[in-house]
Amino acid sequence: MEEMAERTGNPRRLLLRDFLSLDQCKELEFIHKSSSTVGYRPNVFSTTLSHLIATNCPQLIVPLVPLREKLKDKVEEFFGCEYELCIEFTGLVSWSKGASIGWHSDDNRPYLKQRDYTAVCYLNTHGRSFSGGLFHFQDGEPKTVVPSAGDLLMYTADSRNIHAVDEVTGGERLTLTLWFSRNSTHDEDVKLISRLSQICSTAGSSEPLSSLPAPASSNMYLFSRDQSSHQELGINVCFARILVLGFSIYSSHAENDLSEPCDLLLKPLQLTRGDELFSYEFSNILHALQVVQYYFSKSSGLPSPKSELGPGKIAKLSHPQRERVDDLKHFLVKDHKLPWEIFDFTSHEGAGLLDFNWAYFSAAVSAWEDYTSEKHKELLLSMPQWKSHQSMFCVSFGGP
Ligand SMILES: O=C(O)CCC(=O)C(=O)O
Ligand SMILES: [Fe+2]
Repeated sequence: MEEMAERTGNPRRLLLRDFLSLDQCKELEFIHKSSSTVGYRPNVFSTTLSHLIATNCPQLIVPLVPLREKLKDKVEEFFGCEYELCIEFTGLVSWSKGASIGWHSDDNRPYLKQRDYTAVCYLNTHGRSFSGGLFHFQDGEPKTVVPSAGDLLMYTADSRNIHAVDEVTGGERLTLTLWFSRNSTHDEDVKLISRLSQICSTAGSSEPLSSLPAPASSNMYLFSRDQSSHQELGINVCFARILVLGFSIYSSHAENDLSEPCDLLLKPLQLTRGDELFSYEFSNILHALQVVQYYFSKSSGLPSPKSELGPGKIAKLSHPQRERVDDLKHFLVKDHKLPWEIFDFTSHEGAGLLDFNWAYFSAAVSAWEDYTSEKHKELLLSMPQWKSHQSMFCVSFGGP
């Protein structure tokens, strides 16, 4: 642990090693890579809690709740806050090749003045998952922070902490970023709980799997190399992530014309790999992406499938089916190199990730369902307490 308090006056920053475990980092990576949208700055992708709610995945907030709580406690303790802070914003943020930010403080806009403290948790490691992307403070120690999975950097959001981040030159740099405020009118929990109450009261509480992911509007997933360039050259980032992991998509939908190929991603579809078609029907691209990301996040930790893959689970693509797969890919990805340019992990994470086994994948479909319904149950059990406290916190369900 390194403490970087000023000799006199209030502390201004702290770098804490191994604040999160690698398993926690992996779980957050799964959530981000299966839910992210195109962010506000070029080559940045983000997953906010309100977006998880809006895409009918409120259960994915559950793993974040204890981590937010632990972070807030740490920030309050280190900065010696006399009263409780509120969390103004929580986001999973990833930066791809080309993303960077120049010298700034985090409260440097009139509408950001409520931000008092920043916490950045690094979820992956420089040199392993990405290159570039070093963090620098303009003055004081530490001068440079080399992101390493599990480390936490916290600092006051004011001009005592002017900082910048070098351009990412490859891979995908991932963080969990929170801002804290002393001003409780900026508490994100209040807004989130109000939206959660709306969807949790309309959903049948005994039917956890009514919570299949529902993609947001297509433009939120549309990435283009240069944001001013022609929209048609943009790609859907959910589809791009599926492609770089070695899959493609088969849609049996009746529409023969591909004038709105993006709409096909909102309908039931199947996954293909090479010339093989997986029989399971996913309800839409976001559902397929979640299972794919779940499989890769668990790559070695999935329980061994109980039996060999049953008959009929995998079929060879017929010639016309193959053509449909290729046509869809063609229509959705005009710029063929782009998915690999933005989500180029193979040069960093290594090709080992691409070892693939359908029996394990098939087991991942049900493991994902179990994970989803377990988190969903936790959410529903927590809601009454969250509502009455207007705050999201760890509710213990232990017996008396
Ligand atoms: O990701 C980081 O290391 C810091 C990013 C940053 O400065 C910001 O989002 O304001
Ligand atoms: Fe910043």
